[in-house]
Amino acid sequence: MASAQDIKIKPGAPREVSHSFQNLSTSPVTPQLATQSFASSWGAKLPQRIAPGERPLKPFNTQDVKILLLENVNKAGQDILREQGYQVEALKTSLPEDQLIEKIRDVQVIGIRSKTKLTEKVLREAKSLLVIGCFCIGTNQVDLDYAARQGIAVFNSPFANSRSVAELVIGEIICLARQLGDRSNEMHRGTWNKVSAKCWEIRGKTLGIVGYGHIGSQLSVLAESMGMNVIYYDVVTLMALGTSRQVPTLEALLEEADFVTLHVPDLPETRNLISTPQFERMKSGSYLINASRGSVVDIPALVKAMNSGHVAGAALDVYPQEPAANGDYFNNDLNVWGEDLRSLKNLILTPHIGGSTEEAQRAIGIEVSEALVRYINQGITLGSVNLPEVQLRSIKLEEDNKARVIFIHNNVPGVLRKVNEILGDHNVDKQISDSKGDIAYLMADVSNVKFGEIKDLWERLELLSSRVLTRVLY
Ligand SMILES: NC(=O)c1ccc[n+]([C@@H]2O[C@H](COP(=O)([O-])OP(=O)(O)OC[C@H]3O[C@@H](n4cnc5c(N)ncnc54)[C@H](O)[C@@H]3O)[C@@H](O)[C@H]2O)c1
Ligand SMILES: O=C(O)CC[C@@H](O)C(=O)O
Repeated sequence: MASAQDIKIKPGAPREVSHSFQNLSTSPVTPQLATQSFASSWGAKLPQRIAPGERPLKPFNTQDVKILLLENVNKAGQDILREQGYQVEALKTSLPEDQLIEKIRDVQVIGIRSKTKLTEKVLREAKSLLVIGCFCIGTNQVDLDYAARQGIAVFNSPFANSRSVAELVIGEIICLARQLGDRSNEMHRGTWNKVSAKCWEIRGKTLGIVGYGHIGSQLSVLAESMGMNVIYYDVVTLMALGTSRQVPTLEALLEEADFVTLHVPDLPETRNLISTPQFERMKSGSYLINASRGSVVDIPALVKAMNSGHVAGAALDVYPQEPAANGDYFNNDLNVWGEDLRSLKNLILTPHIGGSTEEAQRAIGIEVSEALVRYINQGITLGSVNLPEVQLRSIKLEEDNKARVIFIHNNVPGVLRKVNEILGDHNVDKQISDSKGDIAYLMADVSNVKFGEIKDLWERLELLSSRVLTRVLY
C-alpha cells in the first residue's frame, strides 16, 4: 500500500486536496496502528453534542482543523468550535480581498456574516476549504454554485434573527410616523420644536409588506397587534396570518399602503424593485422601510421622491455598498449619493443592524457552529443551502471497525455502480445519496473495514472521473 506521501490527486481534478484524508494526524499505514481498532485510535478530545451511545466519528485530529471566523461571530458560536479542539482564529471585521485570499488558502472552515464576499475568485484560492458558515440569514455574499461545484458546503441560520428585524421595523414605523429622528436630532442641537403637523398614530394605518417570509410574516403579527391593517405581496401564495390579506401585485400594494416595508432576498428580480415608477405608485405622504438588501431600492430615486415630498419618510438599514468595518466610512467615496441621502428630513439611517441583538447573534452563533461541527465530524448536510440535505443515523458506540464514506460527485449516470464496486469489498451497512442540480452527495457507512484499508478506499474513490470530493470519517 502506498504511503501517505504517495497520495496523488488525479490530473485535472477540480481541487488539490481531499480534505479529511490528507489531514489525518496519524497516517493510516503507521505500522503499529494498522491492526488497531478504530475505537482505540481516537484521541482524547472527542466531539461534543452527540447523543449517549452514539459513536463520535473522528475525521482527523481536530487540532488540525483550522477555522477563520470574520465579522465578530458571537462568542457562544466560537466556544462550540473551540470545544472541539479546532484551531479558531476570530477577527472582528471582514478582510480586504487580497488579505482574505491569503488567509483562506490555509483553512478548512470559514465563518462570515454579510460583509465578506466569497466570490469565485476568492474561492478558487481556497484549496483546503471544506465548509462555509454564514452566521446570518443572507447567503447572497457567497457564490453558492461555485462552492457546490467544488464540494464546499454552505450553511446559514435561516431565521434566528427574524424577530429582531421585525421588532426594528415596528420601532421604525412609529419613529417615522412621529418624525422622532428629526425631533431628537434637533434637541441634540439645542432646538425645541414642538409640532404635530404630519405626525400620526399608526393605529388604523395600512402596512404593506413585500416578501411574506420569515421576517415579513412575523412583522405582520406584531403590526396587527398594534392596530395596523396588514396587506402583503409575495411571488408565492402564502397563508395570511391574523386578518392580513395577500394582494395580487406589487402595484396594488404600493397604491394601498401607508407604510411599505421590504423583506425580499437579493435576486436578479429584486434589484431596484423599488425605483421611480414604484415611488410614483406609492400614496402621497407614505413611508418606505428597507431592512432587506441594499440592492432592492434605487437610492437616487428615493432621494428624488423624498425631496419632492411624495414620500414622507424612510428608514434604511442596508445599502448597495457597505463598509467592511466600523468607522467613518459612510461617505461619498462609498456611495456617490451619500451626501444627498444624509441631507434628507425624516430619514432613519442604521448600519445594517436589523439582526444585531444579543439574542439573535447568540442563537445564530450556536446554530451555525453546530451545523459546522455536524458537517466536519459526521458529514451531515442537513440545513446546507447549496448541497443536497443528507443524513445517516449515527454509528453506535459498540459498532467497531466502521468507516463513513462521503463521496461528493458530479450528478452523471453510472456513479453509484462504480462507487459500490469499490465499497463492495466491505459490508455497506447503510447508504444514502441525493442530488441538487449538477452535484450529488453520497454517504455510506461501511463495516469490517480494517484501519489500514481506509486509505485504499479513499484512493480508489478519488480516481473516479465523477469525483468532486472524497472524505472518509472513522
Ligand atoms: N437587515 C438585517 O440585518 C437583515 C437580517 C435578516 C435578514 N435580512 C434580509 O431580509 C430579507 C428577508 O429575509 P427572510 O428571512 O424573511 O427571507 P425569506 O426567504 O423567509 O422570505 C423572503 C420572501 O420573499 C419572497 N419573494 C422573493 N422574491 C420576491 C419578489 N420578487 N417579490 C415579492 N416577494 C418575493 C419569497 O417568496 C419569500 O416569501 C433577506 O434579504 C435577508 O437577507 C436582513
Ligand atoms: O449580521 C449580518 O452581518 C447580516 C444580518 C442580515 O443581513 C442577515 O442576512 O442575517
